[in-house]
Amino acid sequence: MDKLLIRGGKPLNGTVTISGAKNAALPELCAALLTAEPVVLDNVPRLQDVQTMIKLLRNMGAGVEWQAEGSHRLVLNAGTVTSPEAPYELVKTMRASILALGPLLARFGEATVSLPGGCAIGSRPVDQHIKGLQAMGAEIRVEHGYILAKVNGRLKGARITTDMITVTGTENFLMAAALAEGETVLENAAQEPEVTDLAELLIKMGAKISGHGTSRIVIQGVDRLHAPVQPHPIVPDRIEAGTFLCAVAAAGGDVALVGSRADHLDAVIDKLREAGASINAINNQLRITMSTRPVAVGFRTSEYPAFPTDMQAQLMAVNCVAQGAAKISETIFENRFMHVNELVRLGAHIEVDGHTAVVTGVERLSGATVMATDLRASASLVIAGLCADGETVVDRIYHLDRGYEQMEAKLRGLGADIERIK
Ligand SMILES: CC(=O)N[C@H]1[C@@H](OP(=O)(O)OP(=O)(O)OC[C@H]2O[C@@H](n3ccc(=O)[nH]c3=O)[C@H](O)[C@@H]2O)O[C@H](CO)[C@@H](O)[C@@H]1O
Ligand SMILES: C=C(OP(=O)(O)O)C(=O)O
Repeated sequence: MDKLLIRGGKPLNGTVTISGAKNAALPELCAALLTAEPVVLDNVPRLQDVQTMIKLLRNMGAGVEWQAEGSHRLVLNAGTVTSPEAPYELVKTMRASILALGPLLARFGEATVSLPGGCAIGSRPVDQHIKGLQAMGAEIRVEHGYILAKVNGRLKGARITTDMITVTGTENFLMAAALAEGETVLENAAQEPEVTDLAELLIKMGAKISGHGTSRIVIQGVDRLHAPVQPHPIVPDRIEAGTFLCAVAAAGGDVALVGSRADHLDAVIDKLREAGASINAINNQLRITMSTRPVAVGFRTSEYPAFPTDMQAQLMAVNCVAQGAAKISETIFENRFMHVNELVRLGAHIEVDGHTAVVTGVERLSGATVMATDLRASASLVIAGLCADGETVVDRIYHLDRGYEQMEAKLRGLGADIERIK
């Protein structure tokens, strides 16, 4: 099993290129299921979850090929799909497989998708996905761990108000409604940039969507969708960009992030400025300089445009080495403090009470062997390792590889002493 070995204490300097967003790539690969024409996506991040989604689509009979070795252009052909199924073996490693449900139902009238099951950050049910698709006329049973869905004829437009804001739920409804009969109105819709990027891809494929980027999205269903005329570029990964910003805030240095969208990172940038970082945005580039020890900053996770839960662990790592103490509240997932015990092993002072953690910064962390428990927890341990004394070994980095493209190579390019070991 791969591990990362980090010798901490070096500031980060230079330029890093931000990849396309994992959380936009995954629904957009599924959107290719909505047409028999070949869909071309650009800026696709080459990371493990994307490879898993490719496997899942190929398993259904779709053709999916990178344009060339090492390329970020992916060509997807769902004209050859024969089996609208997502088996447990593939779904268990990636919850986002649930995103196949909406498009399969809409185009083929049936779908069999394994229930994703629980994961380290919480139970993560999919009841809202099921309820919304039932409102569109789907008959859905859950049996033997599988969602068995079918519809007589086409899905019908509906008004869907989810109990809570759900990102992949909104994405499933968008894709299903694009090919449904009549109008669908999504109230309480997610406003995340990845949802908006998916809506933009669907519009390029002939979908009629308005209101994306707000909490009320209206979709007029069409009979068929086609390939976008030009390859669709996937929006930059705001969480990867935020992770690099936090790494610099914790370790110090001066780094330019190329291919990032400052307007998608307002809440994170505000907090890092409060912590003492200087951050400027010019065109598609963000530059961060950090020349002092950070100041501890309190924050509360919430839906976009508020502070993202997917950045909670990384900003907690910054607080671990900050001056002062700060309170962190996690409101999205019930169990997203799995990194705390590992950060404590590196010398951090953190106390957790339910959904709240209080971090009191220490001057230095001290390197140790720690274990990654989930994707962003892994990123927080890497950040902590970068500013810890001595050697830190981060074990189980398959979690990190799920969602970051070449993280250690990118950090090495900025002067970090980090290597992958077996
Ligand atoms: C692939 C992808 O895009 N993943 C992101 C997506 O996950 P994901 O789409 O799974 O997260 P949701 O927005 O659906 O979850 C929000 C909350 O609603 C609950 N819920 C959701 C659906 C449902 O049917 N029932 C239910 O109870 C969840 O357990 C959670 O507590 O949004 C999360 C919140 O920004 C991010 O952390 C993930 O990185
Ligand atoms: C929780 C995350 O992803 P997923 O929903 O794919 O598990 C994440 O990207 O931080």
